Amino acid sequence: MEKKKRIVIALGGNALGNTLPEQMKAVKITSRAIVDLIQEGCEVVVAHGNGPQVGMVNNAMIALTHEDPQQPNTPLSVCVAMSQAYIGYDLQNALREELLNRGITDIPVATMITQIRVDENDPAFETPSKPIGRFLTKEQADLMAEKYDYVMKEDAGRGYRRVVASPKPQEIIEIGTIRTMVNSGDLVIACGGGGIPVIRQGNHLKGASAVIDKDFASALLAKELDADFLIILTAVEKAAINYGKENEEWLSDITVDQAKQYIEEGHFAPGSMLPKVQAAVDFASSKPGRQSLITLLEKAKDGILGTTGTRIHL
Ligand SMILES: Nc1ncnc2c1ncn2[C@@H]1O[C@H](COP(=O)(O)OP(=O)(O)O)[C@@H](O)[C@H]1O
Ligand SMILES: NC(=O)OP(=O)(O)O
Repeated sequence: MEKKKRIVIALGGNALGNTLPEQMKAVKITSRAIVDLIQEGCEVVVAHGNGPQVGMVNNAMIALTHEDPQQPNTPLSVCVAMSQAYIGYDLQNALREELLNRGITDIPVATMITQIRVDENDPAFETPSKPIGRFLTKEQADLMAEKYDYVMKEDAGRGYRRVVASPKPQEIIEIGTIRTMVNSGDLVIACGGGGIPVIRQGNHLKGASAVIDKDFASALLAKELDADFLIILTAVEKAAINYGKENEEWLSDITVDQAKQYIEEGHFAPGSMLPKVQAAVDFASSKPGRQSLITLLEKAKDGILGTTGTRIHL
């Protein structure tokens, strides 16, 4: 029997929505796309983002502090943990239901609360760059900056968002358990929200005030699990060069070297498409045979069959 292709999927914002009801609806559509891949004979591991959700949790915790002065501030690492559990809960239930609806009864679904070690000297701590929370107008953003001392930035022409530090993921603390679960055939959701950022202090893991990029965390997870494919599912069918310009060109099949050249030429927006292409390059260049794919959530199956998406390989 042919060995199953192991795929790590990184789910973007459109796979999860921005609010509780949106998320509840979105995870149903997302689960269909994931179970399609399982029915194609793939072994799937799911990672996901948390930008809107971690912003929402953080705001809720700030409101709690205002209401009850006994409550100290909730660290951002704890907000990431809360967002992992909240998204994992919805996703694992939707996946479980979709599997059962299709008569698949032998694939248990579980979310692994995952910590990821970061380097406390990572220069990213000095320059906040990861957008979280809702999109705001310039006036709203100025107000937030003044009231909470947040760093606010314009996000790829879509409005203003708070930005926080986003160090690179160095080590997945729970990788052994994740590997055991995946190897035994479970459908695992791991490294949610890029993983809970922690700094090692001897035997102690201290939460870091940051949000790790889920595309980088997913590339690390894919390498650690010796996956065949990293699929980054987002809101566009393909990555483009000259994006949004008259001479825009959608990319279908490119080598790691071509991708690196396009990165250098500045074709991908920081904070949105750039980390995806960088993560795709990181995974595809890590071992011959490994491939990355960037495509639309709804096109995941077509992408794996080779009919759409941006495929990056050595
Ligand atoms: N060169 C590019 N090609 C395609 N999309 C791009 C490019 N540069 C920026 N983008 C934008 O990046 C978005 C995907 O990033 P983002 O919304 O942050 O992803 P997600 O939330 O799915 O992780 C696309 O929807 C598109 O608007
Ligand atoms: N943590 C993270 O990368 O989240 P988003 O994908 O929502 O930006």
